[in-house]
Amino acid sequence: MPKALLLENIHPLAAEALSKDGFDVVTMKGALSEDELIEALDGVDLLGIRSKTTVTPKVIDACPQLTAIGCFCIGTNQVDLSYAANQGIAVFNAPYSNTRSVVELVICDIICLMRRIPAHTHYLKHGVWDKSATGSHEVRGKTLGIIGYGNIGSQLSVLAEALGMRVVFYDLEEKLALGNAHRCETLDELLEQSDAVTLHVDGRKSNTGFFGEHQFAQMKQGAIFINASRGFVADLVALKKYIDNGHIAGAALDVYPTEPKAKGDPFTSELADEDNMVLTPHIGGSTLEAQKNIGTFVAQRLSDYWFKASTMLSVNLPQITVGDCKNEARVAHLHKNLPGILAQVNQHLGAQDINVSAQSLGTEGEIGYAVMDVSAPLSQETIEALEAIPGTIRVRVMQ
Ligand SMILES: NC(=O)c1ccc[n+]([C@@H]2O[C@H](COP(=O)([O-])OP(=O)(O)OC[C@H]3O[C@@H](n4cnc5c(N)ncnc54)[C@H](O)[C@@H]3O)[C@@H](O)[C@H]2O)c1
Ligand SMILES: O=C(O)CC[C@@H](O)C(=O)O
Repeated sequence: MPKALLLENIHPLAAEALSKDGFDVVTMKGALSEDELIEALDGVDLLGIRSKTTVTPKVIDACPQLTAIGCFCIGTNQVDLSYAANQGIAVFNAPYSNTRSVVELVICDIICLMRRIPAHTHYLKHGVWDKSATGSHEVRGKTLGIIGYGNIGSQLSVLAEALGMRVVFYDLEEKLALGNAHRCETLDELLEQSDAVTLHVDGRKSNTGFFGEHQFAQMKQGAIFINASRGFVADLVALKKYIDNGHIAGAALDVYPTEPKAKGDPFTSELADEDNMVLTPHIGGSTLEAQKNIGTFVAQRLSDYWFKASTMLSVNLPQITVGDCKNEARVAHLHKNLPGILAQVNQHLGAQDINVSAQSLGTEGEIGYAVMDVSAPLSQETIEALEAIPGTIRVRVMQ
């Protein structure tokens, strides 16, 4: 029986679905360290994680049986995607399932900070009644600067405009401006005019320290700052400096440079004492609706890959969408993207008088992936011959 290990309190629907598909499923509430993960992965075929578990080359090298990884979230920066692909491991995520939940949290953050709710709550809890409007604003008519206009940023754009905000955005890529949103050509152009700045870039390594001293200094006097992307993207020492000197009127953080691995683990922040500050524990995607949708979506991707070799929505392998096998067996051949490999695969099959009734090939960068339905089960000898083709990364046969 194939084994699946699900970490980080992944929604139970995922375990239920994989168990129903015939997997022996082990679940754990928290994330694991590199050594703990290596130990836990002994004999495991599928791994499910969220954002706290890091899958390094050392983990991958120690677990040759590992076939696929499901990131039950959007971000996949916690996995060495290229290394995984070159070791024959498919990685999947849920690109859309929690985006709305993040957007609603950020809308909440914007209004909270514009009305100084954290400060008022803090003072009232300590017996200070303050009805003054000082520093409090309607969001209507204010300018929201969205950095990273992807699935989350663009949805936020629509909801913010529905509240009467003016939206500007900055993205590295060409993006369709939704509604009346205006694309800024430079980040400084966005920072100079935004009353609220919100980060929704992805977790690529080059975004480490992306928003620091210069960017905070470029923000409008009295503007607010929100980061719901990845903690390592923003410099919190610089943020504290510009809150304490009055340049920034408040901030909301949902992500942090280092985060606890499990519920109840200790957490401290240099910003905890700031009065107009919203601190949330990486809950942008933590709604029952989002977690349910993620659980079923990613579990299905893992099952489809295991049983059908489908790489639909894989984040690190060429995407080949296939249905049920319509012949005796299905062969999935993952290889270096070199000329002549597919011909050699077909030659070996032909030499065994095995007919190929359907074949799909996809390539992406240095990786090639072929899926074919064949007229007879493959002998161990034939499988070994396919594995011996120079450039082969992994051969899987479903028969
Ligand atoms: N706080 C949470 O709980 C939570 C939940 C979901 C996602 N996230 C994080 O939010 C990120 C964004 O999610 P998404 O679904 O919108 O991803 P996405 O890939 O759809 O969008 C990211 C956008 O950022 C742009 N970008 C990347 N680096 C940039 C840079 N330096 N300058 C300008 N633009 C840049 C990309 O071109 C892309 O358009 C995820 O990668 C994840 O790390 C956090
Ligand atoms: O659920 C998580 O741990 C990560 C949530 C979020 O950062 C994501 O990448 O979707």
